[in-house]
Amino acid sequence: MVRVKICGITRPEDALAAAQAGADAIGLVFYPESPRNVSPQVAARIVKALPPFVTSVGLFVDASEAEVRSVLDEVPLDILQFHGDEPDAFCRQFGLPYMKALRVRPGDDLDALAAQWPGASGILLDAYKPGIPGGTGERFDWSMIPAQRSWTLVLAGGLAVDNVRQAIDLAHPWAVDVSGGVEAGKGIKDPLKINAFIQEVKRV
Ligand SMILES: O=C(O)c1ccccc1NCC(=O)[C@H](O)[C@H](O)COP(=O)(O)O
Repeated sequence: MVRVKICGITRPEDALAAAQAGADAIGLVFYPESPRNVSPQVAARIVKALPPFVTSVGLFVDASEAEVRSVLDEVPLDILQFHGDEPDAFCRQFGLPYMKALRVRPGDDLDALAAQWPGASGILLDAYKPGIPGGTGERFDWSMIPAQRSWTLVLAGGLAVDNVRQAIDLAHPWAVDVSGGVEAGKGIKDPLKINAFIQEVKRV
């Protein structure tokens, strides 16, 4: 069964809609330049609204150690997700599982890249767009993903109800991650789109 993470949640009601539709995880963006950025106070309210067994993931982009720790002081996150140039040693120091997001460019050797984060519990592959570290709504060339992998793939980037089945058939990820594909507007999720997306994933 392929897991689903609904990313870029900014409102408790969207987190609940994701959980009720069967999401395994939600993502909270702690990156002030993102339209989906949430304060630690809002994030804490969102996590509190979640029923049990739905994982809360915190996203950071080259935040300092102190910034990550100050979020962790307020928000009971289960997993961290790093979208910048954070090395493995930085990502591991918080005592939580982490995922490293890699933005895929033509010609990348994805096995070699993934090997640079041996402490990661998952490698999230996303599209590369200059100057935008994530949530671009764009996809990359899924045929670049190695069929045999020693790392755990979380597939992201431009996924939506009309392409997620093809993506899963091709890449066989552990999980898929979607943000823009289930939105009514930036940071505002559409419960019908969330439901349709998760139904499609679970149908595969
Ligand atoms: O969503 C953002 O604005 C964002 C900003 C900075 C780093 C990461 C960000 N989002 C990450 C995600 O939402 C997903 O992991 C992924 O990029 C998929 O997004 P989408 O292509 O919109 O489905």
